[in-house]
Amino acid sequence: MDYQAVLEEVAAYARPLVRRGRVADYIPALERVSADRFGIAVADIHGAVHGVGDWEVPFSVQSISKAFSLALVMAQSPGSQGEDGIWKRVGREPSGTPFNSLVQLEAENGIPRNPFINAGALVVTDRLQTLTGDASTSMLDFLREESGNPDLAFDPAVAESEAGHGDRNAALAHFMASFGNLENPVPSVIEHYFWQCAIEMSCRDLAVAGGFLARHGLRADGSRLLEAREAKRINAVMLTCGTYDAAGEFAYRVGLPAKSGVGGGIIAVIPGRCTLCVWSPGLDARGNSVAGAAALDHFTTLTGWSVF
Ligand SMILES: NC(=O)CC[C@H](N)C(=O)O
Repeated sequence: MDYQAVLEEVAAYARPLVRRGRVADYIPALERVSADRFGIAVADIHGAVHGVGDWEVPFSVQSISKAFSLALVMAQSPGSQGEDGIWKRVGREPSGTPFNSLVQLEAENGIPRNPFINAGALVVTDRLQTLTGDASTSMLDFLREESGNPDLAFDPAVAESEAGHGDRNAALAHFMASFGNLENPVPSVIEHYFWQCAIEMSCRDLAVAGGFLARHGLRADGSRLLEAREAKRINAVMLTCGTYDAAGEFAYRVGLPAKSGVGGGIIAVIPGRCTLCVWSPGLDARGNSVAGAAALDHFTTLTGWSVF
């Protein structure tokens, strides 16, 4: 496979769509990013990386961090008991509602539908906080190691901007706490959640760091992070829930496990082969990158490499 040639063709297809979406503005610091950006990278399971466009430009990972926090919690809770532990507190069904919706939580007794909507990620972050004592720094350390980029960092301006406009996430966290579904104080859970979302990474960094999902749980150094069945399960939840209330449409178009973020990034996994990351900040109404989704759609069409 000539990855470089495929990526060039994908970029030529998707680039005209960059201005179709809207850059997220509900977190003011995200609005400063130019809508014209487009990058895509692919990292194969042996560590070779290819990219085109703005693939080495760092951006705010936002909800892509939710895939990594789930992986870290599962890695630190080995065996079925550990899995049962987190899965007692968060479901694994698509929500069919926006990523920051409150409506299901009351009817479902403070148990979020899945780990990839904000409520679910707050529960996972709470668990990671208990397990590690520092949910945001432990994630940053892990991402530095897996990406091989020791310079990865938080963007404090984004974290502060989120905290300053974080009433919705605070409401979700307080509501779940009222059902006894948080172990740590709400202010600490939401703070660590905001800092996780405010990590800056490039398409290259994210494609490489997400390699363990394509390697059935093996880390970049060959050691085991997750059992193969745990990696399978994270990929399955990414497929059904990773792009929020557009997950059905995304599976229909792209046919890959994926996790998006409102910074405009999307990671996608082809198990046994490679991990992709695409970035373009213009979002559709559901919070997914317009050009990014089109690029992944075209990639699987050109290569025939979907999971279906
Ligand atoms: N979908 C997203 O990327 C949302 C993440 C964002 N930090 C929020 O909490 O709203």
